[in-house]
Amino acid sequence: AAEQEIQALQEAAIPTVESLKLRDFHFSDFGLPDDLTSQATVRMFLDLNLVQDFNINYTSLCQWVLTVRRGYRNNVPYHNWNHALSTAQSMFAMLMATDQLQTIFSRLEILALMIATLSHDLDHRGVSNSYIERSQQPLAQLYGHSSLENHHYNLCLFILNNTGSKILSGLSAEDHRAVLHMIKRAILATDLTVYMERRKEFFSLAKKSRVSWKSEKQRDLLRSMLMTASDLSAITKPWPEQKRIANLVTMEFFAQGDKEKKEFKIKPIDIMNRENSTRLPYMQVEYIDDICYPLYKAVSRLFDACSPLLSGCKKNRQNWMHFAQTA
Ligand SMILES: CN1CCN(CCNc2cc(F)c3c(=O)c4c(-c5nccs5)[nH]c(Cc5ccc6c(c5)OCO6)c4oc3c2)CC1
Ligand SMILES: [Zn+2]
Repeated sequence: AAEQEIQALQEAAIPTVESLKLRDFHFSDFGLPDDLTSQATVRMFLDLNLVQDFNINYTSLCQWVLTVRRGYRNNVPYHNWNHALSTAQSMFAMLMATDQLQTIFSRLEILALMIATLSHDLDHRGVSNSYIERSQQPLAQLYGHSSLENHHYNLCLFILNNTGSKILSGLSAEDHRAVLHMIKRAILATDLTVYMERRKEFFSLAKKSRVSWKSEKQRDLLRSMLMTASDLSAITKPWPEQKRIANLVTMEFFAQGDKEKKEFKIKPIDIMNRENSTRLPYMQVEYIDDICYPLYKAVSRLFDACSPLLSGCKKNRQNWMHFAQTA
C-alpha cells in the first residue's frame, strides 16, 4: 500500500462503531468511501480488543488492512473488497450481538475469524472453482479442488508474512501456528461444497437443547458454519440492498456463463445461464431454501441474538416468491 495512504489511515480519527453502524445486521457499505471502509475495518479490530490483546503494532495493522483491500480486484462485480468487508462486518455483528459467542470462542479464535472473513476471497477473479478447474488454469494444477479457497488462503498468508503487515508478530510460536491453522480451516470452509458436506452435523447439534462447544471438532464446525453465515449474509439484508447485490451476483454469474459457452462450448449451470433471466426470482427462492435458510435457522436456534439474519432471509424469500409468481 502507498506510504501516504498508510500515513493517512494511521493518523485518521477512526469513527466509532455507532457512527459506522457496524453492530447492525442490516449494515451496508454501499456508498461508504474507500478510506472509510479501511477505517471501519480498523475500528472492528479496536473494538474487539484484538490490537490490545495481541499487541498488534498499529502501523502494521493499517498496512495489513490496506494491503488486503488492494488484494481484491475492483473489476469483479460481486466478489470484491466490499464483499470481504460485508462478510467481516456480519461476523463482527454476530460476535457483538451475544456474549455467548465471545464466551465460547477464545481471543485467538476471534482474531482468526476476523482475519479469515476479511481475507476469504482475496484475488477472486469473478469465476467459480468449476470454471477454474475446467479451464485448467494454473490454480487448478496447483490445488486440485477448492482451488480458489486455497489461493485465497495463500495470499492471506503472504500478506501476514509481508514486512510491514506482520500483525501476528506479537504472538507466541504456539499461538501463531494455532491461529494460522484456524484461519486456513475458516477460509477453506467458505467453499459452498464443503459447507453442504458438513452442515448436517451442525444442524443436528442445533437441535440439541444445550451444546457444550468444548471439543475442538465442535468449535471448528461452529467457526466454519459462522464463516458461511457471514459469507452469504447479503441474502439477509433489507430488500433494496439485497436486490442491488443480487444484480451484482447476477452480472458476475452470467459473465461466467457467457465465457463457458464461448470458451468451452458447454451449457452453463442454471444460475449462470443468461437464458434463464426470467426464472431468476424462482432460482433465488431455490437458493434461499436449499442453501441459506436452513443455516440461518440453525444459527438462530443456537444464538437467538442472531435471529435478524433468519428474519431478513425469510423476508427476502417472500419478496422473491412474489416476483416468481407474478413473473
Ligand atoms: C456448483 N457450483 C457451486 C459454487 N457456486 C458458486 C459459488 N456459490 C455462491 C456464492 C454466493 F455468494 C452466492 C450468492 O451470494 C447468491 C445470491 C444472492 N442474492 C442476493 C444477495 S446474494 N443469489 C444466488 C443464487 C442465484 C440465483 C439466480 C441467479 C443467480 C444467483 O445469478 C443469476 O441468476 C447466489 O448464489 C451464490 C452462490 C456455483 C455452482
Ligand atoms: Zn465470499
